[in-house]
Amino acid sequence: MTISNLDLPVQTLGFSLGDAEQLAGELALTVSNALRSAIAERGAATLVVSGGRSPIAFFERLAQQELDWAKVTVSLADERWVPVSHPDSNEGLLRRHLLQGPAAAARLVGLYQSAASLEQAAERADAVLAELPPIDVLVLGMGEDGHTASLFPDSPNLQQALDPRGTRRCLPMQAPTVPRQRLSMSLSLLASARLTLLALHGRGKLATLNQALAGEPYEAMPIRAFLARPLEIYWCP
Ligand SMILES: O=C(O)[C@H](O)[C@@H](O)[C@H](O)[C@H](O)COP(=O)(O)O
Repeated sequence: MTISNLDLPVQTLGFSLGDAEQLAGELALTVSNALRSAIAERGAATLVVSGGRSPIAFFERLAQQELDWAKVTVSLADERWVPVSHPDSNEGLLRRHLLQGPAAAARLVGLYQSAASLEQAAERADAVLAELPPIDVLVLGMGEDGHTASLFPDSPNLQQALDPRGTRRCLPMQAPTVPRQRLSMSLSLLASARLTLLALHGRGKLATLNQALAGEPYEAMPIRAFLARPLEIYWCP
């Protein structure tokens, strides 16, 4: 069950799953259990997820879980600065694959804002996120360059976004691939989550994780900022 050949920090749990279907199922169970506990303890739950290509199966499995979805708020760790109707929109992905059936009763707090510039959109998203309730569960992904959310190595604003005491909730970021213009939650907001899970598919990402564990500067591989905190990693080949 544990990920072999990886020297994980003590505060990190690593689970190795057989394939993408199993990973999606396990992740959906862990997330729904945590949301259910939050609802039982505090009357409501907040989930923040990542976009990209790999979370589709997880979203679909999570949508099938028995939950009081009307008490769940869902938001995004990051967004591509494209309208929600664009095929690259993370909010569009969420709407198509998670907020379906009973899960459509969840409240969605999206990051996309139409504005004159990316900077202005990020300021507007920052104001919207001021109303986001405390995050119960955060699900991150990671790119093979060590980015997570849209915290990309070499992006302008990265240092500000990685400041653990920073007060900005959302910042404009630049990705090396299209769509380049991104909005990302900052480390200070993401790291406030009660439970953080990292979902990784493929041997390439395991190699990236190893490299991240072996080095220091957060700016070179922003995922490192999360490896230094309590984290559960779900991996499949
Ligand atoms: O909008 C995005 O692209 C994401 O939120 C991003 O941070 C993603 O999690 C990683 O790039 C991994 O993406 P995959 O899981 O699709 O490889």
